[in-house]
Amino acid sequence: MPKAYLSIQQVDKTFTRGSASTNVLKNISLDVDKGEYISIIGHSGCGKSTLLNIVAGLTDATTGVVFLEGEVVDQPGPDRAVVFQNHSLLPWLTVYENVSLAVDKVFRKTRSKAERHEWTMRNLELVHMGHAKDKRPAEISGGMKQRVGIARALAMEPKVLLLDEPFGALDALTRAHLQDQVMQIQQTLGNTVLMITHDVDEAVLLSDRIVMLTNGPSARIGEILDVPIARPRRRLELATDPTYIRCRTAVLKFLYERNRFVEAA
Ligand SMILES: Nc1ncnc2c1ncn2[C@@H]1O[C@H](COP(=O)(O)OP(=O)(O)OP(=O)(O)O)[C@@H](O)[C@H]1O
Repeated sequence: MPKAYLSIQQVDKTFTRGSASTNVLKNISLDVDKGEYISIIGHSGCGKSTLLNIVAGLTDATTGVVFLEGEVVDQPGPDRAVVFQNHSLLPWLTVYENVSLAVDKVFRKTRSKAERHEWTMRNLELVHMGHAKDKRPAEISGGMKQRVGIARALAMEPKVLLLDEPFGALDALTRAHLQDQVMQIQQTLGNTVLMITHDVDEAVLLSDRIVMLTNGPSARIGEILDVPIARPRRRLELATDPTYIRCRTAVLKFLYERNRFVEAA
């Protein structure tokens, strides 16, 4: 029985199509504590989403196993909520309904209708979207859609929040604003988070540890960097913080010196 809250153990993933097979992930092992914020960074195509999907139970590992609180992960479940880069809201439902659908699914048997309503609203308020509850996804901005996606994920009270480049499609200001919100929420609720990002500053700002993947094929964990910066973190103060600068430089060196991106021919 693994001691860690989330334990990824010797995961390999090979995709096979016809007679061709590609080994994407090689011997990935990672233990995550409850309440930890982990970022996974690596060049495009190295296998970050594949790893997240294995933890989500959306993709099977070829070998190896993932445990969450001692239970083997072998299918998707509400204990692992995923937020994707491209807002995956249902366009025909309102903002409220997009969240309440998930709340009803998870809590129908354990909470009354009034409690579920209150919980849906509480999570919308958490991301400052209560005012837009009756709007449909087409009527709100990209940043607002991401906030609803995050509210929906949080409302399921997952054991682990899986974020696949959640801010990737947003402009820089919206992105900064949403990063601050997620940081604040995570500090209040103590969520365990696994987040994929391409953004070095985002990884350092948000994470307790940064997991750096080597280039594929057969990507492995090249390095794990601790980010020993006290919370709450304020982005303006961090710009001149020596620990922040050291961490940022370490990730940049990994990505641009030791594991340069080579475009496949
Ligand atoms: N279902 C699949 N079938 C076959 N190959 C796949 C499948 N899913 C992913 N791959 C391949 O696995 C490799 C890793 O893909 P993945 O999406 O995990 O990378 P990534 O690091 O998340 O990329 P990006 O940063 O560009 O989103 C790629 O070469 C991709 O083509």
